[in-house]
Amino acid sequence: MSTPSQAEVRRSIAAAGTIVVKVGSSSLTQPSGHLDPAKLDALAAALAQVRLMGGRVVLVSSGAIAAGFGPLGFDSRPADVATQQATAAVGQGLLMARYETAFGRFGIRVGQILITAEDTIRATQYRNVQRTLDRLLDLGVVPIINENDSLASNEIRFGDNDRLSALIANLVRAEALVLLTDVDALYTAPPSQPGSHRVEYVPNVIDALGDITVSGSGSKVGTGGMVTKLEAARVAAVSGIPTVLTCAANAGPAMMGDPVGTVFAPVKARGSARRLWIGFAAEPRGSIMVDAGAAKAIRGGRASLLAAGALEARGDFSAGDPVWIDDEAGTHLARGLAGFDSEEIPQMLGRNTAQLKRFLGPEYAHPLVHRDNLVLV
Ligand SMILES: Nc1ncnc2c1ncn2[C@@H]1O[C@H](COP(=O)(O)OP(=O)(O)O)[C@@H](O)[C@H]1O
Ligand SMILES: N[C@@H](CCC(=O)OP(=O)(O)O)C(=O)O
Repeated sequence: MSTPSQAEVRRSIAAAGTIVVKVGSSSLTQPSGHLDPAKLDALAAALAQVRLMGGRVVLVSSGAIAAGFGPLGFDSRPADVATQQATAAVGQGLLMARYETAFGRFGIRVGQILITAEDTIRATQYRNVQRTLDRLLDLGVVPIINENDSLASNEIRFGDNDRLSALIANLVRAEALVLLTDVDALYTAPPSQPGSHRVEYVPNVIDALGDITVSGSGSKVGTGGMVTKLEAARVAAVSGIPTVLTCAANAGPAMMGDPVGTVFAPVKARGSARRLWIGFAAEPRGSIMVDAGAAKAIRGGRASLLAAGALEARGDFSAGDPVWIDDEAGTHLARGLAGFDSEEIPQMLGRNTAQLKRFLGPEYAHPLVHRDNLVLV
């Protein structure tokens, strides 16, 4: 795929039929950290424009914790996970009520979807999310997605919504991803640093970012900062989706292809959405170390990991959990979904399929990680 020009990428964003827009907490809040209804109304008005012109719009919105801490009597965003989860439970309802009113002014319905990383890497859950989103879009609804903060387990939550939005863009086969934050663009260094300047165009987000310094959130309410936004742009790019990153006030111009913010070109044709989830959605729970022969087969692509080539399972995981597949030196070769619980694997190591069947039973005569559930890293 040849690298498109900046103008071409911006034109493709303007022409997108399905668009995923992610807005961060920092763009929906006042300096105190509390939700700012005027900012939320302005965003809804910009998205309504696109929707009313026939665009299919998915909004990934943070802000549940920001909306909840004021009403609960806290001065600032709570720091501990349990209070954050409780605050999100209060704030999510308030946030949706605001969105319902804001979009209602344009006669547009919204629908809430709360997602945990854990349930979306499972094939059935993943398909359910996809089917529901497709149907909502067919019905002309603007789905509003957030991480299910109140239920997400600490070890495997996204925390920020940047990466989640890129995965959703892939899931709904979006033609553009718009990341709205509290800075107008990606800068060569955190914007507070003297001398940093705006990056207009990133033709290849995978290898062209060596000279850019990014840091975490600069606000009281945001979480991931530029690090997770670049990761989101990378996930979108390898899914064949262009990204524009800018401030919420620029939402309208960004979606119309105007030269605002930073635009990232897609770097690959669209890949399988589910494999992308396996690759990016969740932190692996453990690892399976493989011998040189298995490492070679896996590196070659399209091979399942068989017990015969596995040397050791590390960590505590269940069948269906994401795991690393490592070579003997500990280098990560791939990510995959384990076919067995970690405690079942030791008795299977080094055994071929016939031995597994004879000694352990037919239910063990299967790959440790099936190739459909495996993504090279
Ligand atoms: N190179 C960079 N260019 C632009 N912003 C950066 C850079 N590095 C770090 N940042 C910080 O990232 C912040 C946006 O991330 P964050 O606060 O998590 O926002 P959000 O709530 O929208 O996710 C900016 O306010 C800025 O301080
Ligand atoms: N799901 C959380 C998002 C946390 C957060 O701050 O995310 P972001 O602003 O996207 O970095 C919420 O709704 O509060």
